[in-house]
Amino acid sequence: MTLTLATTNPGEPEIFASLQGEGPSLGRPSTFVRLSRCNLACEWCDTAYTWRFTGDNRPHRDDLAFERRQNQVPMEEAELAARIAALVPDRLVVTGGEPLLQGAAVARMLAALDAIRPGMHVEVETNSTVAPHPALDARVDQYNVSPKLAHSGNPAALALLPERLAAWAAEPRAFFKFVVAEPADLAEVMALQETYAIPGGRLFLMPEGRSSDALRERSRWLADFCSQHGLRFTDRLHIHLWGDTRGT
Ligand SMILES: C[S@@+](CC[C@H](N)C(=O)[O-])C[C@H]1O[C@@H](n2cnc3c(N)ncnc32)[C@H](O)[C@@H]1O
Ligand SMILES: Nc1nc2[nH]cc(C(=O)O)c2c(=O)[nH]1
Ligand code: SF4
Ligand SMILES: [Mg+2]
Repeated sequence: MTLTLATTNPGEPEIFASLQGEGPSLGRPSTFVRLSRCNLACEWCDTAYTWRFTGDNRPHRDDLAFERRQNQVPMEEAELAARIAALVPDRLVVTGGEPLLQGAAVARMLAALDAIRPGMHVEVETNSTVAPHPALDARVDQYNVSPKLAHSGNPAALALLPERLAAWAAEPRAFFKFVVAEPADLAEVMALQETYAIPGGRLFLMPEGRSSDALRERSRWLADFCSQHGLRFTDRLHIHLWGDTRGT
């Protein structure tokens, strides 16, 4: 059985050791696996190459099949487990795209991983809209859940699913991580926190930005808001260190 991974370069699966750059585990050495495809389409998505397979207008190369081949790599679950086990970090971050779209296959991969390297800490980055497959849920230590506000450009009917948000709010392993671009976005976050009774200790605000300058600019007012409202702030360490680069 196979998983579909994103690519750093055509044909090269996006599996890499780095530091967790966001959220409660910021700074921890972690192995990242980036899966392909997403069910949302955020305007500012920094990994749109995982789901937007058009937009390359080079002559003779603008067909969808070509773009899919360039941007996706199938990989056997056992092979992916072996590659993760061979890297140093004892933590795994499964991301995408939307990794919960391939939940059953990720669960089988984690079972294979446990057989060769037991006890790795497993984090999943998710957009909140997909319920975790039960076999995957049984193996996950932490969910980093990033529901999408209006400024993402996704219709609320697709991005903010009440049943899912209530389930994540009740899940002690789930940390919310809202991307904020403008001060006006904060009212939306506060309304969601109140509606779903999200504990402040499990709610992070993160500036939108794909450059250090953009992050720094937004951090100035966002950090103040966090300290005034008892919410947690997270930067995007990897952007400061390596910029908006695949495989970091
Ligand atoms: C690329 S997403 C993959 C996981 C999942 N699809 C999600 O949205 O949570 C990983 C994280 O990056 C965040 N992200 C993506 N583009 C961003 C940007 N331009 N600025 C800040 N955060 C961004 C997402 O909100 C999410 O927390
Ligand atoms: N270093 C680093 N930390 C991250 N935390 C979440 C990421 C993601 O894209 O899901 C990410 C990423 O892409 N790189
Ligand atoms: S949900 Fe995540 S992967 Fe999907 S478009 Fe939004 S930020 Fe990108
Ligand atoms: Mg990222």
